[in-house]
Amino acid sequence: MKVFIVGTGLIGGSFALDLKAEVSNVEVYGIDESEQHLEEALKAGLIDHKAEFEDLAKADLVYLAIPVDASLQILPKVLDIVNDDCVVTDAGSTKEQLCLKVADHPRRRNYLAGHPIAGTEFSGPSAALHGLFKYKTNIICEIEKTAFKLQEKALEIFNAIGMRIRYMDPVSHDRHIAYVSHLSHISSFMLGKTVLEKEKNERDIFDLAGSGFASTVRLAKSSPEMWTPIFRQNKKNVMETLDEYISNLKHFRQLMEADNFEEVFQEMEKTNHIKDVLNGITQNENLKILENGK
Ligand SMILES: NC(=O)c1ccc[n+]([C@@H]2O[C@H](COP(=O)([O-])OP(=O)(O)OC[C@H]3O[C@@H](n4cnc5c(N)ncnc54)[C@H](O)[C@@H]3O)[C@@H](O)[C@H]2O)c1
Ligand SMILES: O=C(O)C(=O)C[C@]1(C(=O)O)C=C[C@@H](O)C=C1
Repeated sequence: MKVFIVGTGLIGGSFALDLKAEVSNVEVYGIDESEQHLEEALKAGLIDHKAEFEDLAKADLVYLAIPVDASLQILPKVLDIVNDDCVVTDAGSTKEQLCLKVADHPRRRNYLAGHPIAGTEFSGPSAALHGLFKYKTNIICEIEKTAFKLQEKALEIFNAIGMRIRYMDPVSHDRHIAYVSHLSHISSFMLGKTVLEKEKNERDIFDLAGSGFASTVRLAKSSPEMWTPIFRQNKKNVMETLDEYISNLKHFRQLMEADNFEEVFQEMEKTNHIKDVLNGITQNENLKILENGK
């Protein structure tokens, strides 16, 4: 099977690594606008060959892992060029605009909209990780719009690399993801900014900050090239989540100003419920491991 990875960074590179480990007879081709990334990906063994856009005509599967604004431009052109038996899927963090963009494309049935809920704050081929997708959710949108045999082909691959599948419509996807992913990145970026603006002496941050600070600003290391187009595409939902978050921050401040520490306590105690929710996720993962007998 000839798999073409368009965008050989963290996500494309990790997908390539897992494919090579878990699927037999796979040949991985890489396409990237950065010659340096392609070279790195080749050297690191993420891809077997460098390729050009025109070579997509011989692909059996195409994985688009480029920033979401670039996907809007490139997906219709990829669909124009691939053969009838090729499935084109993607990793983009937003789904509504991309699904709309190709809604009337004559090759719409070759596309399967995806979003793996797996990643890190790092980017580029050097950030690729083997096993990144294991037991992680891949959100699939509008599966009914993909040709049945191509759904089967893609799902078989996702299954082979250990992904769990969740189906969702693109509008709900973007609304939910604004809460559980996009807002946490803005919160982390702005927490980092607040501290950097005040603590001018970097040595102080280094000496005084503990793992609490490090874990809450981890996402502030993420790539602006990836995140700016995500915020642009999901602006409406992200603005709503920001309004709610800002209102919660203001409320917390008002409680403190009024010396109402009983309610401050209650606010935190209520939010401790997040432990049960996240424990549920861990239990699900453990269950999955048991089910798979691993
Ligand atoms: N980073 C994460 O945690 C994460 C998780 C899930 C989904 N995603 C999504 O996956 C996609 C890729 O993210 P990533 O973290 O791998 O980014 P990355 O920066 O690590 O890799 C992107 C690669 O695409 C290349 N590229 C950019 N524009 C291009 C174009 N027009 N044509 C060809 N190549 C191009 C870059 O040179 C780079 O090698 C994004 O759509 C992102 O929203 C990211
Ligand atoms: O764990 C991280 O570092 C991530 O940022 C991964 C993360 C997220 O959970 O928000 C980031 C963007 C994606 O679209 C999906 C996953």
